[in-house]
Amino acid sequence: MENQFDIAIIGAGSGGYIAAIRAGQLGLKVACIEANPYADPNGDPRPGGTCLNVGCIPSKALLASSEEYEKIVHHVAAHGISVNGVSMDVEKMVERKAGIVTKMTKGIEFLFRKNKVTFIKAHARFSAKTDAGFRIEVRGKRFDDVINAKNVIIATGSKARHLPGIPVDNVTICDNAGALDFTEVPKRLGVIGAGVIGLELGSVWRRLGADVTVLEAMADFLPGCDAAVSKELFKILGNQGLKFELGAKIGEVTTGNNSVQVTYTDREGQQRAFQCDKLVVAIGRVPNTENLNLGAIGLKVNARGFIDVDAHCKTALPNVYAIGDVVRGPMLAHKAEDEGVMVAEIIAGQAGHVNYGAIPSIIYTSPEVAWVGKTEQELKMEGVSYKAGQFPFTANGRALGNGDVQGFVKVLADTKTDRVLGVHIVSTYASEMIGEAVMAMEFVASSEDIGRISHAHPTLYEAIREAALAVDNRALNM
Ligand SMILES: NC(=O)c1ccc[n+]([C@@H]2O[C@H](COP(=O)([O-])OP(=O)(O)OC[C@H]3O[C@@H](n4cnc5c(N)ncnc54)[C@H](O)[C@@H]3O)[C@@H](O)[C@H]2O)c1
Repeated sequence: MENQFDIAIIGAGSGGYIAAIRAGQLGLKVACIEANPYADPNGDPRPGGTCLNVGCIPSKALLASSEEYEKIVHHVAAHGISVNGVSMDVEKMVERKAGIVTKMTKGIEFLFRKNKVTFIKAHARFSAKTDAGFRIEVRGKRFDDVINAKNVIIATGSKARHLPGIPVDNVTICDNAGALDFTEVPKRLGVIGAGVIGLELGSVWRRLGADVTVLEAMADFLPGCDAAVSKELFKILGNQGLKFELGAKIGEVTTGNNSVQVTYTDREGQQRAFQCDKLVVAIGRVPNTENLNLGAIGLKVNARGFIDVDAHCKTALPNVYAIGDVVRGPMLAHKAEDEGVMVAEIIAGQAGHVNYGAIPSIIYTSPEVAWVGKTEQELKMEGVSYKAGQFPFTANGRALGNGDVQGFVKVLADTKTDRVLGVHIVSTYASEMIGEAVMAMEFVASSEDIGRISHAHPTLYEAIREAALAVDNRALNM
């Protein structure tokens, strides 16, 4: 194997594989090394990281299937359609999801070949810093070698955080990986953590008929979201049948007879217990920075296990970069991708850049929640003077036609300059609509700019314009 590279990228997840492709496009000689435990049928590591293998893509496949099912069972009757004998084949649904994952991971290998990226399916470990760069051992089923690189990008991602004393077997007690592979709908599903994963996976299995209880340590629901959004989503998910215990302190978790018993102290200090057939633990993620032998090149991790970097993902060591879930900022695939492109361009001598103030966030519940920029709470805390405009989908013709008027759009703009500071959407298609708001923020738009842009009619995204107009109390359809 060729073993002299301009860049060695450790990790072929969202950050690493995109960095590899961009660096390949820029004519650099790139090795991308991946030791993913989610192997292909030959037992070889697959590219794509958490997002493609056990995260964004498979969970969205299941969300889509469960949404189709729920529509047929609960919503098409309102359109005059009657359907009898609806049933759900969970194994087929999971098989479909697996097919999508395989297709996409194969697609990355094709893109690697197209961009002349050397893909090394092995575990990477630093062995030394040399005058010419870095020496890295790559060991796997088909590789036992040492490569040299002038630059390194650490893109090793994160893994699910588990609770001490609660062993995850991914059969009865699961993290994000096991919860995507149930072979039947659990009657009673317990979820620890009302964060993004807990709500998305809880929603999938609730729609298919599971009785879902979510235990959350914090007293507030989704405290990082704009308060109006958290309040609205809490109400909607509750009406859908998800049960929440906020402020719960988890006690003992015991398994037996294909069920799990969870004891906890509720927010009033009362001891409580409940039984479920499966338990999903979704309490956040920790960076994968162990087993890299970072000491061999003199790189340290911080107290929380993350690698400290500057705004351009440069570590304390020259020519060593870190991107994605191993560094500060939200653990989001698109943030990792943007950082991958930035770093590849910087190494190629260009001016790579990420605008951290305009990274969208999405929760794929039904309806979805999407936002970009600041929340009202943040603006208040920062002492920024702002105006807010809000528009409900009950007043949007397309939403009425769709028979789905849940949610609203809220635009926050600076009182003096009218610059858009944040946009928050609760709607079935919020994930797609947020693109307009990200574009507006990236180009430093004012709420008046959005109000003056022609918006096709009838569309859901007209609600963004109406909310922007509402900033100055001049929404047209309200
Ligand atoms: N749609 C998306 O963009 C998407 C989807 C899935 C995951 N992710 C990312 O993956 C990461 C992990 O997701 P997640 O849902 O595991 O984390 P999260 O940080 O979104 O939520 C974890 C939740 O668990 C709670 N919690 C922590 N310890 C607890 C305990 N002992 N008992 C009860 N509750 C406890 C926290 O208060 C929090 O509400 C996040 O950073 C998320 O952004 C993103």
